[in-house]
Amino acid sequence: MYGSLSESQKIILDYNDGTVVVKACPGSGKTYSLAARISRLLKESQAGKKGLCVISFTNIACMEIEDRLANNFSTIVPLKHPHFFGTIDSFINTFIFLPFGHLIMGCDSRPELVGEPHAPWSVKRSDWDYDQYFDKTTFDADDMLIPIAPYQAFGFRWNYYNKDGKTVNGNILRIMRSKNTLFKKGYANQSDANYLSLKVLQKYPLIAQNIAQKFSHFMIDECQDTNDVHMKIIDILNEQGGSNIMLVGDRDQSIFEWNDAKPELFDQKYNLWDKILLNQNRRSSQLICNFIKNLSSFEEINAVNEKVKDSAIEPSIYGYITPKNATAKDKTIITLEQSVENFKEILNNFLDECRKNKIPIDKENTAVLYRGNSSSKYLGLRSDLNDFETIPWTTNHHHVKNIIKGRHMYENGSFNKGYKLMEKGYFEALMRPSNPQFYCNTQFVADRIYTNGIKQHRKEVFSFIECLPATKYKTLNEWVEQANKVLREAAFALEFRIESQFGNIAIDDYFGQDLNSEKLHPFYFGTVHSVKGKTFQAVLLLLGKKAVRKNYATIINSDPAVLNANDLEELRIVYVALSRPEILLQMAVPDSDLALWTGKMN
Ligand SMILES: Nc1ncnc2c1ncn2[C@@H]1O[C@H](COP(=O)(O)OP(=O)(O)OP(=O)(O)O)[C@@H](O)[C@H]1O
Repeated sequence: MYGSLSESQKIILDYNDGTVVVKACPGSGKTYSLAARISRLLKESQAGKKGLCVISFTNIACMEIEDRLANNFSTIVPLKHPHFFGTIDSFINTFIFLPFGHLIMGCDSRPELVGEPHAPWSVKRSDWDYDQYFDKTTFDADDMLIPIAPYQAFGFRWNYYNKDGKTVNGNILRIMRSKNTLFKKGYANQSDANYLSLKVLQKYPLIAQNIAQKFSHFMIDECQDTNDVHMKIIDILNEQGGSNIMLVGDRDQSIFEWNDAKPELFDQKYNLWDKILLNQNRRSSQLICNFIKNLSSFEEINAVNEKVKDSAIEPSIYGYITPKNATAKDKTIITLEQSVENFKEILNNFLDECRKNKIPIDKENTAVLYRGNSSSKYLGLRSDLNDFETIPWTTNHHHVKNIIKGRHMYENGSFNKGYKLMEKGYFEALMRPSNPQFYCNTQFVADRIYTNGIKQHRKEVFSFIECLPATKYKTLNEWVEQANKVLREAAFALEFRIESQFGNIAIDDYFGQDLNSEKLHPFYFGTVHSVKGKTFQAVLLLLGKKAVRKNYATIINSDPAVLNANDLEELRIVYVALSRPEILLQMAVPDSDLALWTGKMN
């Protein structure tokens, strides 16, 4: 069963006890080798003894490991008690935050997770209500407040210190105060849960000892995405008895926005702990490996997949014209339509190449990837709307978002999630006129069900839901107007409000379509983040002029030492995209950047 493993992969398979870091290039079989080791340890472990703790950063990455375990190593999945298998967030929530978070937060009962991906936070009583930033901020391991949303989400410039460089800025202080008050009420967002869990382990080493002793081995995949808080939690578990820890990752693929991930933490562990290096790429041709090496920290990447390694298809970069207004100097105008038309030629050429090389144009084999929401418009989509730039949600009426989103989800098949959102929005709409502080938490709903009985409760919520107009083909403004009319007629004492100057947006556009729907494109179409860990035969990467914050030209031309963490991450995002294909790789960039990219990649 393990016969196909390479020499270095076998070292991972046979690694027994101690702390070790596996540093691996893309497609080197990190996930594959990790699955091999898990299957071996499972076979050798004795029933009723300690379990294995397997952690990754996303649900998709967990599914990848499970897939390999089941398909390549005949292991029964999902892994059950005494093992843990899941995301780092669920590990922290299960073993630390939910049972022990209250010890640090000072709340009376089990804490409640709010904000994405849990219950949406919908509190904003005025522009200067600092509670509105609860889901957009957290604390780092040194107790400094940090943003976990783009700058547009804040109604002020994020400067931690005043001009004197010593005293903390008033806005920051007020958010910290608001957060501490809300912690006392039992609320935390997921990043807060991680931070508070670190505090729990620091204050109560016995809790850490207890968790460390539950497991014989800890394995952490995608470890390049760890931030300070995660790494300190891993360190404490290690100090308190978790002595067998394997960290697996590729620092060049660290792309985890707003998680404050620091690939340097992975590097530090690589220097300190035992090391295993995987630098053979089992996915792509040698020509693709040579191309991506220009963005990697590896000195060489060797293609070893017999089927594709000698492919002669050269990776290529094409320029497309970008929209341009007339200026005094240059009267030329290029419309968005002309630009899109020009990109279409590149896309068609890419699809022709796929056909010529017998690559099926379907969701599994061919991908068109993009970075930055604005690029998606090149494929005929309007998902270039930035939630934080065009916020139609108004003070004291943030629940309207939940209600419309819930109704939209309900119509599109997500009944349970849609119901929950509308239920929450309904009670907030009902209670806030008399109690602007009100946030509908799970306790409130549970109490309501207890008092009124589930039947009466459901009847009330459904009578509200059934009144609401359908969202299809309506703009936010049209929907709100219609909803207010029917609610008035049905004698609900409710009124929805939004900022109508931003409300002329189709609801389907605002709450996203299935970008990857079969109807839209036959090939896979999505962001680079959505394909982490995946393999395709062919990839076309579409880049705009600007990465999210800075122009690519500025990033490429700057000394990495002067770039901030977010800018450095942009090049890693490009790297992740370029390392997905087996044989065909193309990039489409603005023609003004063509020379720049060609120079960088050759
Ligand atoms: N020893 C092996 N024998 C057969 N196939 C292998 C072996 N090692 C890896 N592979 C295959 O090579 C491909 C890449 O492996 P895998 O996805 O595990 O790499 P990875 O390092 O996790 O990739 P990335 O980080 O770039 O997403 C997969 O299709 C996997 O099944």
